[in-house]
Amino acid sequence: MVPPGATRRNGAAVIEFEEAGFSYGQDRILSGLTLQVTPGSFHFLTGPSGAGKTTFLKMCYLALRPSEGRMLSFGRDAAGMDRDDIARQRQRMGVMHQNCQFLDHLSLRDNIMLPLRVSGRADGNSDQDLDDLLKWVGLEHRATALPPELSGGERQRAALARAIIVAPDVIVADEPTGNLDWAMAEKVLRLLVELNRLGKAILIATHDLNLIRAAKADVNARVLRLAKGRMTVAGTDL
Ligand SMILES: Nc1ncnc2c1ncn2[C@@H]1O[C@H](COP(=O)(O)OP(=O)(O)OP(=O)(O)O)[C@@H](O)[C@H]1O
Repeated sequence: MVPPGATRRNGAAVIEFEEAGFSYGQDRILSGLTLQVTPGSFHFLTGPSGAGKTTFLKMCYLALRPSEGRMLSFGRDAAGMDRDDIARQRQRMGVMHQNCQFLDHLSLRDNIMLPLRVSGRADGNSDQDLDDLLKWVGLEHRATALPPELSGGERQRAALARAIIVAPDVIVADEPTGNLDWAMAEKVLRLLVELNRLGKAILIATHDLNLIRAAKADVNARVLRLAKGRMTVAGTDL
């Protein structure tokens, strides 16, 4: 146990929860969350609609802080962080939001580059890195397209590219294949599996049990289930 607000120096976890809970006002959504997301791990988060998956992911990427218990990000207690600390922590996280939003007046290329520019980390290699990244997600031919011109699958792959341009240690994805047909969902999953093989920790909220089954053929994924405010590890009978 680390004292409140402190840093766990030898902690290996990317994200850690200790008896954490969350309430919106009087409404307690989550409680008793204890979890370690270690480097290179692969977690799915499932559970019924309204169970608190998005709320939990928001705590993971420090958009929300626990109302009780503790959350540590790369060994640092979220409770002790100011805005600058959170911005620095976020540079180590790639986030795919449920409804990925882009700036519609900027090209796909500029949208994906934005997190690097905003964090002041764009340099002479960034254009080449972006070209490589666009190729990797299969969007090199769409680089100059505007976001409204993209298909759902293209948007999700663009969201993934934008999430990883900052070379994060962990990728947090909220329903990354939500509106995609199976072929496209599988494509996005393959990219996430590949990132995991490169050592990134992956945390995905999804309703799609087929996606979980498909991933389990390739990676040692742990499946967490949120229901009635509590988190459990799902059985193997998926
Ligand atoms: N900003 C908010 N203020 C108050 N209540 C909220 C807020 N955001 C979410 N909730 C409520 O918290 C509960 C959990 O919502 P959350 O979006 O985390 O669930 P979810 O498991 O991600 O759902 P879904 O699978 O439908 O996306 C729901 O009852 C929701 O109505």
